[in-house]
Amino acid sequence: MSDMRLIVAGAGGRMGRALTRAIAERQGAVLVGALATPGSELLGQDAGVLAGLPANGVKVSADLWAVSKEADGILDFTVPAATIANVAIAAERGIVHVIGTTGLSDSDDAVIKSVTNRAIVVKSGSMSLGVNLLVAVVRRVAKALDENFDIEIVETHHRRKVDAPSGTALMLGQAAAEGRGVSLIDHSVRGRDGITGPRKSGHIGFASLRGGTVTSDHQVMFAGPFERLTLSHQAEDRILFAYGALKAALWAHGKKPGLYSMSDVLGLAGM
Ligand SMILES: NC(=O)C1=CN([C@@H]2O[C@H](COP(=O)(O)OP(=O)(O)OC[C@H]3O[C@@H](n4cnc5c(N)ncnc54)[C@H](OP(=O)(O)O)[C@@H]3O)[C@@H](O)[C@H]2O)C=CC1
Ligand SMILES: O=C(O)C1=N[C@H](C(=O)O)C[C@H](O)C1
Repeated sequence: MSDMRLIVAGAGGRMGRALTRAIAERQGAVLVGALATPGSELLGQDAGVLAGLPANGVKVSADLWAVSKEADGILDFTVPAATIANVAIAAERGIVHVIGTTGLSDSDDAVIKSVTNRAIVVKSGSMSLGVNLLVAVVRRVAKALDENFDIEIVETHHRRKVDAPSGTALMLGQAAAEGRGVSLIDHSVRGRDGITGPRKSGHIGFASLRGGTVTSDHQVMFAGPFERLTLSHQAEDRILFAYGALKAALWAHGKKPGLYSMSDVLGLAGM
């Protein structure tokens, strides 16, 4: 099979640059396009140089329609507005769309879902193997423990992260709610402040910390009578998310249209 031809959206971003480096290292994948915001000062620059590599001849563009003519997939770690604009074009072109962008609203998710009868989308709040395993473990532990165990999710990220709770924290919360057999929307508490009253039994709490250069830390605490179980994951370098996204793209290449998750890619679905 010939190399999978990939576009990196948000090529000047932290993840965009990591994705360009991951593609350069990987046999079976080649970078054919790099995108930045319309009007960005990065337009026309070499995507390899932008990622700290030798020049690769791929010039940063703002025109996905043009760039995707000769592509098989797009790796999209940007912002919700950009991802939603990319969804329709990727679907129209019939290329794989790997979505790592977090902070998507319910209506954004509905737009993504609406194209998956003709688009191949892999979407996940975390492309990490460890996180996706943690999600499966949290679901099982939440199922095993009753409401005497309070579930609290704490996430820590670098100072530049713009959304909270993190996509990963929401995946962990969703898994805990599924384990408990409840709806997360009706059972979550975010950011306590002031006279909050005692903790409601059965609620799942979220707390978000931001500072420095922390890549990504998540903890899920099950606090029960006289004992606590804490499950945690620490990401040491964002290149791991780039490797995961690339794995997802290669896995999805040639798959039927649909909405896939990272647990599908990793063979963890149903765990
Ligand atoms: N699922 C996962 O495993 C992971 C997900 N993420 C998520 O990926 C996203 C990006 O993270 P990160 O790289 O740290 O963020 P950055 O802010 O470093 O990068 C975001 C990129 O998006 C680009 N962008 C913004 N607006 C537009 C637009 N309208 N059109 C095109 N491009 C646009 C920016 O370009 P410009 O500078 O030109 O505006 C920038 O290059 C976040 O949502 C983050 O949570 C991050 C790591 C792992
Ligand atoms: O913004 C980040 O950096 C990250 N975002 C994702 C999230 O919101 O969970 C994945 C990882 O935590 C890094």
